[in-house]
This record gives sequence, structure tokens and C-alpha cells, in this order.
Amino acid sequence: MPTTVSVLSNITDFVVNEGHGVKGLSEMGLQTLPKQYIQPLEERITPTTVILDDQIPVIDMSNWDNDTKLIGEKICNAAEKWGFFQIINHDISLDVLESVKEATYRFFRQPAEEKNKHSKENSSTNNVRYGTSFTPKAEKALEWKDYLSLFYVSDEEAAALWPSALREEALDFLRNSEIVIKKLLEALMKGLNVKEIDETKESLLMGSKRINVNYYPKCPNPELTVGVGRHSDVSTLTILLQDNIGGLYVKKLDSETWVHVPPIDGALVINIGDALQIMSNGRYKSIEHRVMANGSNNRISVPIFVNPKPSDVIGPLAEVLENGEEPIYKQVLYSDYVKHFFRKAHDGKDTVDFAKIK
Ligand SMILES: COc1cc(/C=C/C(=O)SCCNC(=O)CCNC(=O)[C@H](O)C(C)(C)COP(=O)(O)OP(=O)(O)OC[C@H]2O[C@@H](n3cnc4c(N)ncnc43)[C@H](O)[C@@H]2OP(=O)(O)O)ccc1O
Ligand SMILES: O=C(O)CCC(=O)C(=O)O
Ligand SMILES: [Fe+2]
Repeated sequence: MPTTVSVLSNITDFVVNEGHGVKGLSEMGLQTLPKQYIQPLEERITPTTVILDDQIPVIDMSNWDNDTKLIGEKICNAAEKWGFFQIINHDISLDVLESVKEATYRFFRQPAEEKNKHSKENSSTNNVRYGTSFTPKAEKALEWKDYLSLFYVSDEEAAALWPSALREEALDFLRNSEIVIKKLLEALMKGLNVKEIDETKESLLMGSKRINVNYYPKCPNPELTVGVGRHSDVSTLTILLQDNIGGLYVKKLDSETWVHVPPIDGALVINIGDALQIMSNGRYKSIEHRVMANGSNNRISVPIFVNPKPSDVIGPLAEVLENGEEPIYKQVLYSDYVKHFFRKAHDGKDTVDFAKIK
């Protein structure tokens, strides 16, 4: 086992290259945060920018069959005003949610050598990626997070390539989320004057999926760093399962203030991603969010990113422009958009400028 002194003299080797991650660092019992993780003042989450008297909407899906119109309107309203909401009574069983959380812990509990088989350098596939921070090579300060990212192609590919520690549970969460994803997209498309989601639209909106499992270990100086820096997701929409620790903050539209997303047992957090902001010509908002590190507890979260296919070209939908509205985004190849996102450090909403008509 390396000593604290030898680890601290080469953090990148220990955390990034050897695959110990920030989990390995945290478990050495550090008393102070290594300098590589100290974020500039403007990137830290401070009480002065957080407001306590507002909250993202919480939408009850239980009466969907009888109240589709009313619930649909609430969803569209939340997508326009907040870009974020929580759903309760969504029909994904607590068992499925608990199992994927347990499996996440099972994956991260494994020795570094086992997890590191899935690093960019060691993995035989781009569709399975274990890593730490976001893009360590491009970042001035690292983020206090380890992750495993799984791009879904087929059950057969998952059986061959996904780590067995969480494969079945991640697939179960993906399968069970299908119905609620379709309900959300049906409501959101109605709000854009799209009457029917045919095969082509379905493929454009949800032609590919990625499931990530995030691990934020206990941090010695949480106020000096971030779990995840300011970013918007590049998805169509994201379905996020968080545990009961808290720490996710969402920027309020047209303001410099942030609200906390309080954990609600059994709820899922939904957010609009850049792809849907672009397709809706800016009507639905892909909002900046970030995660605070925690000084007392480890935290996990499991986002499912629902995306266009990499080969799709995305731009404002014809139905949205039908009434003469001017497009504010151009047509872009989705994989170019995603590559642009992955190649730079988290920088708030700047990714979407890639698709803006100047
Ligand atoms: C917040 O912290 C995060 C967030 C995320 C993900 C957030 C999302 O919103 S995911 C939704 C992304 N959409 C998709 O995955 C569907 C479309 N997929 C694609 O278009 C492609 O699969 C691709 C992602 C572009 C990869 O295509 P490929 O041809 O294989 O390109 P590469 O050259 O291998 O990769 C380009 C560039 O991106 C880096 N990268 C690729 N995948 C990941 C990943 N899962 N996590 C981090 N970085 C990734 C890759 O290293 C390349 O960069 P280089 O600098 O090496 O050139 C995810 C993780 C978080 O922490
Ligand atoms: O962990 C969270 O609550 C949010 C994670 C996130 O924003 C992401 O993975 O894109
Ligand atoms: Fe995110």
C-alpha cells in the first residue's frame, strides 16, 4: 500500500492512472484536500448564491391515465420554467431503484485493479468507461467524483462487456424506465405541437441511452471543491436517481441563484438536456446544475441519459418552426456535439453555443 506522502506527491498517478479514484484518496483518511481539487472561488457552491424559499416542481404521475392533459401541462410548464422537476409515483418499483443503488456500491467497492480494467486506456470498448472527475486532461481543477459510464447497444453486448457487479441491475433500471420516458416525451412533444411520436421521432428523441453510476466519496474540505462542476446535460432528457444524502444544485432560470434538489424517497429527478433545448428551439430549458461534495457521507447517483443516436442530425423541429418562428439553432451532427462536450472541462452552458446560429 503506498504511503500518504507518496500518493500526495503524485495524485494523478494514484487517482487517475492507477484507478484508485477519489474513493481511494478519501479512504486514506486525508485531513486536507489536495491542491489539485481546489476550485477557483467562483466555482465553489457558497450559501450566498443559494436560495432556500424556492424548489423545482414535484409532479405526481399516479393519475396519468385519467389526467394525461393536466399532468402533461405540468411537465411542459416545468420544462419551460425550470428545465428540472422531480416525479413521484412513476411506476418504477422501489426494488429496482434500491437494487441499482446497491449494485453501484458493489461496483465501487471492488479493488482499483478490477475497476481500472474499464478505464479509457485499458478497456477494449468505448462503450464502457470507468473514470474520475470529468476530463482530467482538460481541467484546471479536478472534480471530487468517480464514475462508470455505460453506453447501451444491446443486452448481448452488455452481457459481454458490462461489469458483472452491476450489469443486471443497470439493465433492469434501463428497461423499467422505458414507460415513464415515453410518457414524458409524449407530454413534451404535445407541448411543441407534435401530435404523434412516430418511429422516426422516437429514434431521434430516444435512439440511444447511456447509464452512468456516480460515486462521490466523503471529502475532507467539501467547501473548497465540487462533486460535479457547472454543466448542462447533452441528452434529450435525463432521469436521475439520487440517494438520500443531497447535494445537487440547479440554477434558477435567468438568475445567478441556485436551488437545492432535496432527496425524496422513491422520486426521480428529470431534466431537459441540450438536445431537447435545441429541438424545441429554446422553449424547453437545459439548465446548469452541479453537485456539492460532502464532508460526512459518501453519495451515489445513477443518471440515465436519453439521447438521439450519434449519427442523428439535430436541430429545431419542423413543427416548432411551422408558425414562422426563426430558428436560433443550426443542424448539427449529434456525435460532433457530444464530442465537443467531452473534450472540454465543465463550463456551464457554453456547450450549447456550438449549435447556435451566430
Ligand atoms: C457530468 O459528468 C458526466 C457526464 C457524462 C455524460 C453526460 C451526458 O449528457 S451523456 C449523453 C451523451 N450522449 C451519448 O452518449 C450518446 C451519443 N454518443 C456518442 O455520440 C458517442 O458515443 C461519443 C460519446 C461521442 C463517443 O464517440 P466515439 O466515436 O467513441 O468518440 P471518442 O473519440 O471515443 O470520444 C470523444 C471524446 O469524448 C470522450 N468520451 C467519450 N465517452 C466518454 C464518457 N462516457 N465519459 C467521459 N468522456 C468520454 C473521449 O475520451 C474523447 O475525448 P479525447 O480527449 O480522448 O479525444 C459522462 C461522464 C461524466 O463524468
Ligand atoms: O449526481 C447528481 O446528482 C448529478 C450528476 C450529473 O449531473 C450528471 O451525471 O450529469
Ligand atoms: Fe448532469
